[in-house]
Amino acid sequence: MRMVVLTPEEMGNVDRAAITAGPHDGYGLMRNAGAAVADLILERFSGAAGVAVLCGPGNNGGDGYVIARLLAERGVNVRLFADAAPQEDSDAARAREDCFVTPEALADFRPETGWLVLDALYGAGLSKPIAGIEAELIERVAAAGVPVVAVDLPSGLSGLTGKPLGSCFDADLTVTFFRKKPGHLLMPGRRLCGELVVADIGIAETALASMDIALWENGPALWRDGVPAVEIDAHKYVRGHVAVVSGGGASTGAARLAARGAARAGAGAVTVLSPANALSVNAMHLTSIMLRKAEAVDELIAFLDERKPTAAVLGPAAGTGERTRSFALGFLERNEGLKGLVLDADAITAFADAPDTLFEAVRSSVIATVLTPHDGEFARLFGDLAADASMSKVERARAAAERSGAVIILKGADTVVACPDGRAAINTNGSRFLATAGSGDVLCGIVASHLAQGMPVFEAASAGVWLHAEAGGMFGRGLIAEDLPEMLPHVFQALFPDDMG
Ligand SMILES: NC(=O)C1=CN([C@@H]2O[C@H](COP(=O)(O)OP(=O)(O)OC[C@H]3O[C@@H](n4cnc5c(N)ncnc54)[C@H](OP(=O)(O)O)[C@@H]3O)[C@@H](O)[C@H]2O)[C@H](O)CC1
Ligand SMILES: [K+]
Repeated sequence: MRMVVLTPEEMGNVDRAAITAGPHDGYGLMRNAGAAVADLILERFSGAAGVAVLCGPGNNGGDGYVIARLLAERGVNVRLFADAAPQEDSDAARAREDCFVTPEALADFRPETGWLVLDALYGAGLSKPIAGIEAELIERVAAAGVPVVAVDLPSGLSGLTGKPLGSCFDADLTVTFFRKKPGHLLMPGRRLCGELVVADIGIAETALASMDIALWENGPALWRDGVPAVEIDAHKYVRGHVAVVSGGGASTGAARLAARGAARAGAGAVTVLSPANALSVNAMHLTSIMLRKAEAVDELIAFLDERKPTAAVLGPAAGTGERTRSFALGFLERNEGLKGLVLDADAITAFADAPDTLFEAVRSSVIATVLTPHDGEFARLFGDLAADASMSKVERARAAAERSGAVIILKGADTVVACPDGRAAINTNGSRFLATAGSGDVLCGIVASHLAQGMPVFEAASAGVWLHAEAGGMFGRGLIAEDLPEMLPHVFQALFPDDMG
C-alpha cells in the first residue's frame, strides 16, 4: 500500500470529514486514540512503577485525560499534571470530566525514577515555541533520562516541518493517528519521535478519497509497478543505454561509480565519456562498461547522434567549468533518443552564477531532468529557498522543482524527492553508513538507469533513492561506495523474488 503522509492541516480536514460521516463523533475518536496509546503503554511498559501524564489545554491534552483514566482503571499508578482546563464544551473538557484522577499543577511535576512520562501537552495544534514552566519541565525530563511516550507528536515538534519550535521532548515512542505527518519523517523530527506507531482510531480509508494526495513516504509501493520487466527476448539496448561523463585524469572514479551503479541497476549498456587525458586511466578500470572520448561538446553531440543513449549522468567530478556547462546544455537540447538526464555535484555548481540559464534549458527541454543536490549544492542554485527557515524540506524541494522544471532529489538522512507537478516523497530507509565518499555518484547512476529503461521520472528518482539506501543498509558497517552497486542484485532479489532465471 502506498504510504500517504498528511500535513497537520490535511489531518484536521480528515478528522472533520470522518466526524461528519460517522460513526464516531470527535469524543469517540479521542477515546479511540486514548485507548490505542493506553494499550501500547500496557504492552511495552508493564514494568514501569507508574505513569506521569502531562496534559495541555487542547485535544492533545484531551487524549491524555483518556489515557490517564484507562491506565488508572487497569490498576496502573497514575499521576496527572495539567494547568489550564480545556475550553468549555470541548471534547477535551469531556475527557477531563470523565477522568477521576485529580490533576496536580505542572510546576509540581518532578520526574521519578522508574516512572514513564506520557507527553500530552501539545500535538498538531502547536502554534508557538514552548516556554515557561513547560519548557523547564521538558529540560527536567531530559536531564532525568526517564522514558517518554508522546501522543501524536513530541510536544514542541512541528508536525509540518519536523523542526522543534523552542523546547521539545525527545520521545522513546510516539503514537500518531491514522497517517504519518511530515514532522514524523523529516529530521530532526524522526529522531525526536523515537519509535513511531500509527494507530487506527476508526477513521475509514474512504476519508482520503476526496483528497488531492501529493506526499508519500518513499517505498516500493510508490514505484514498484513502474520498474520495467525484462522481457524474454530483450537485447542490451532495449534495456537502456546510460552515458556517464567523466572528469579529467585525476578525477575519474566518480564517473565509474555512477556507471557501475547504472549497470547494476539494469541498464543494458553503459558508456563512460572521457576527456582525452583520462582515457587510459578509465580504460584500465572498465570491463563491461564502454569508453568513448568526449573532450568537447562537438564530440558529445557526435556520440549522441551515433549511439543514441537513453539517459545520461553529468556532474560527479566532472569539473565546474565550461565543458560541464556546455555538456549540460548539449544534453538538454536533444529532442530525440535521450529520455533522462541526472545532473549532480559539479553540474549543479557549474550553474551557481547563472541558475536561470539552467532552469530555462531544463524547462524548454523534452528530457526528464533530475537534480540531486545536498544542502550545500541546493543553496548554490536556490539561495532564497535554502535561507527560508520557515519552509520544511518538502516545501523547499517542491518550490525548487517548480522553479527549475526538474525533479529534485534533496539529499540527507531524510532525502526528499519532489516533482514539478507537486508530488513528493520522503525517504526513510536511509542508512547512516551511506555517508561515505562516492555514495552520491552511485545514486546518480541508479536513477539514470531507471530513466534509461523508460521509467517515469518521479518514480525513477524515488526508486533510485530507496534502492540506493536499501543497498547501504543491507551492507551495513564497513560500507564504501564501491559496495553499493554490488549490493543491488541482493536488493532486487528481495524485491522481485520471482525474477530469478
Ligand atoms: N488526528 C486525529 O485524528 C485526532 C487527534 N486528536 C488529538 O488532537 C490533537 C490536536 O488538538 P488541537 O486541540 O488542535 O491542538 P493541541 O492540543 O496540540 O494544542 C492546541 C492548544 O494549545 C495551545 N498552544 C499551542 N501551542 C502552544 C504553546 N507553545 N504554548 C502554549 N499554548 C500553546 C493552542 O493555543 P492557540 O493560541 O494556538 O489557540 C491551543 O489552545 C492531536 O495532536 C491529537 O493528539 C484527537 O483527540 C483524536 C483524533
Ligand atoms: K504530545
